[in-house]
Amino acid sequence: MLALENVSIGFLRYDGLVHRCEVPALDGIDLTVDRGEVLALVGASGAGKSLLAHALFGILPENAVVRGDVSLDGQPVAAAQGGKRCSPRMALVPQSLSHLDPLARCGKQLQWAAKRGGKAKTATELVDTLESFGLGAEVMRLYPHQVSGGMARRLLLAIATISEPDLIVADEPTSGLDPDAANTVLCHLRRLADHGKAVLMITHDLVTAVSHADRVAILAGGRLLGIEPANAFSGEGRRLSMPYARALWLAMPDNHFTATPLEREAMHA
Ligand SMILES: Nc1ncnc2c1ncn2[C@@H]1O[C@H](COP(=O)(O)OP(=O)(O)OP(=O)(O)O)[C@@H](O)[C@H]1O
Repeated sequence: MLALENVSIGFLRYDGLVHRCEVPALDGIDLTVDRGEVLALVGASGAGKSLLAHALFGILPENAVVRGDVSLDGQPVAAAQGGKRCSPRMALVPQSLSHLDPLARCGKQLQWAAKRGGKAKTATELVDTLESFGLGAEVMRLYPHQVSGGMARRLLLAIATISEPDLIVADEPTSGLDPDAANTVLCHLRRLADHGKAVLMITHDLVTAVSHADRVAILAGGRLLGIEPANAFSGEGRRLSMPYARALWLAMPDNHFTATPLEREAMHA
């Protein structure tokens, strides 16, 4: 459904009074996310995960330069190529809670999101959506500053998914959630994929990625190192094709930090 071909992102910076240079941030990313799958994009902080998500929705800063092709079912994604309008077929769950409007009640923001996506909802349907993310009906009347960080994150998920988009890009969707709430959110994203949606889940947490995704794409230093099937992250990781992926897997606390020096080297390469 979603296809990225040779996508690169750089930032223009002044390196003198007049002259500007481009500082590369992401380079040559090729990626597809298919209908019915959760693709996890995993990488350390600063790897470029959010940049990629923001590029798809055309919300990078003015000084960003995006190259390459982004398409949804073969049609170019205009927002990624500098167009103004974002397709209602795709929705972003942003990492930052500041994307909520501080002056509008949570229920209003949910209602607007449904309308923007062309799916007007009744009050009961809005409440049902909140409840599917473990939020009570009372949240409808609250302002964002009156809900906890974890509740705000679930509200962002409800806002992104209420109009039933075909592609959901969820940037660190479990950040700040307790294990039960995180599991509710991840199961919800999994269910959406199982019902034919495509989900690009961005996370720095390999365990989260492995437990709910079909494939895991690994981003490091602005490059996509490769994509592994999620079920290859098991045991000693012998089915993983990339040494970096194996090292990452063996370095997980539950795997007793068993990465060998060679594998540790691969992680830092
Ligand atoms: N406006 C900007 N100008 C210049 N460089 C930027 C800008 N925004 C981001 N970057 C650089 O792009 C890189 C990737 O940032 P990004 O926010 O995508 O990381 P991330 O992988 O999402 O990290 P995290 O998990 O911490 O959110 C960072 O090294 C950052 O310095």
